Amino acid sequence: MNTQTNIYLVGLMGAGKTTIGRQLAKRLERNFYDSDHEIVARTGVPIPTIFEIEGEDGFRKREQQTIAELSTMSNIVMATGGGAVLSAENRRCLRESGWVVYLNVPPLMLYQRTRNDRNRPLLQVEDPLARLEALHAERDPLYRETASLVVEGGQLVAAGVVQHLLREFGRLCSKT
Ligand SMILES: Nc1ncnc2c1ncn2[C@@H]1O[C@H](COP(=O)(O)OP(=O)(O)O)[C@@H](O)[C@H]1O
Ligand SMILES: O=C(O)C1=C[C@@H](OP(=O)(O)O)[C@@H](O)[C@H](O)C1
Ligand SMILES: [Mg+2]
Repeated sequence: MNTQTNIYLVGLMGAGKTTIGRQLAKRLERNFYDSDHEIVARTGVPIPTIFEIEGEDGFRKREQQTIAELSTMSNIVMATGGGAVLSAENRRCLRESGWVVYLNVPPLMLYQRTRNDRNRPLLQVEDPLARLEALHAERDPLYRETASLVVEGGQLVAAGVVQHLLREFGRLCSKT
């Protein structure tokens, strides 16, 4: 592992990928990217609008294109969207071009963090907690398959997770 290796964050909606990724990039003095923010910047419309007009499939195509492009850079921190790992191509791309961290947070906590947010179309359902539980069951194996490190992120404040990641990354870089 070299000190320029990209760092990618994966995990469900509300796991803290965007929050922690931004803080981690700042501490490492790296550029921060969020695949969702990039898609919004490129299309000029919010994510729920992309889902309305193009459906989830349309969004996934844009997500794959964006992740493929961003991953060609080096020395970046990137927060992915929670569904990025659904694509085998994304899983391969992330694994092969960087250090992938899975932030694993229990569905109940994800629900508490996201319940007032209208910007996640997949959670605009009658029972968002049940949806998060189903998504966790479906995606947890994919996150684990993709990641080199799993962080149980439920108990720690964001700054605590950042500290942990800085230590782990430093340890890996000093090994090689
Ligand atoms: N470790 C944490 N502890 C408590 N709240 C957090 C933590 N990480 C993120 N949050 C909060 O949870 C919400 C969702 O975080 P966000 O970074 O947008 O998640 P993601 O990008 O994984 O969907 C935000 O309100 C954020 O402040
Ligand atoms: O889990 C998902 O399928 C999604 C997660 C969202 O990103 P966050 O994980 O940052 O909320 C965003 O990409 C989109 O709403 C779909
Ligand atoms: Mg996010």
